Amino acid sequence: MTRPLFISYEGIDGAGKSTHLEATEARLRAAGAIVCRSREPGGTPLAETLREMVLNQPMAPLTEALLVFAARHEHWLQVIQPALAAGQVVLCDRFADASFAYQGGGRGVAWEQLQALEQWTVAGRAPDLTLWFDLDPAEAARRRAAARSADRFEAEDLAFFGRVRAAYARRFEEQPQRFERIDAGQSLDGVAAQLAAALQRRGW
Ligand SMILES: Nc1ncnc2c1ncn2[C@@H]1O[C@H](COP(=O)(O)OP(=O)(O)OP(=O)(O)O)[C@@H](O)[C@H]1O
Ligand SMILES: Cc1cn([C@H]2C[C@H](O)[C@@H](COP(=O)(O)O)O2)c(=O)[nH]c1=O
Repeated sequence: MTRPLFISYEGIDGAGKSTHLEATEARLRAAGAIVCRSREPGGTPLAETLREMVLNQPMAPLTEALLVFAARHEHWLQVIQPALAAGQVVLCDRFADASFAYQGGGRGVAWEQLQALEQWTVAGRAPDLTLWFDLDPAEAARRRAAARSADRFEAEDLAFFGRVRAAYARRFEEQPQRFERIDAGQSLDGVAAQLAAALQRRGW
């Protein structure tokens, strides 16, 4: 596999993205791809510094939106664009859909403002494929509680994650051709099978 490809992983915290990203990476490497794996916010030294601020410091919703898009602009210029130009497969744990879901749905920043930031920072470029791990917020909270202590987003209540999930659904409805919805409520094997089928449907 030599053609460039940009895949993002999305969903509420605890849906299982990181767990399954590793399996996709192994599958694509086995097929001969050179894989660039990254995450947002983050992926460059400056963007990782912004991540620490966004995940840990209280701030206004619009400040939060500006910081995640600033981090994305750096990540886009320094990591994603060069990797795609070199023919690599980019696997990214979250991208712009997360800003629509968390800052838009979760915090109430206007959709139009986020669309303007998306145009401004990445020229509106979207992933070729977005794997949306869709999970009931109560089940996601149970999984997180068993796994780790909470950051600023993970400490939010079920209503917040309900709005985040609804905003993911809105993005899914707006751009259905780009998304594969994964039922993340299934067992690990069940989710892995859905993922493999989704990639196969796309010829990967
Ligand atoms: N299908 C599943 N069934 C049960 N537990 C799962 C499943 N998938 C993942 N988990 C567990 O749920 C926890 C959260 O998974 P993971 O860290 O992959 O989620 P995530 O979506 O990457 O979360 P975040 O976005 O907050 O980093 C982990 O302990 C993981 O082992
Ligand atoms: C890209 C992006 C992320 N977030 C939030 C979503 C998560 O709670 C954290 C990242 O943590 P993870 O364990 O790496 O998933 O950041 C956000 O609010 N807006 C964004 O654009």
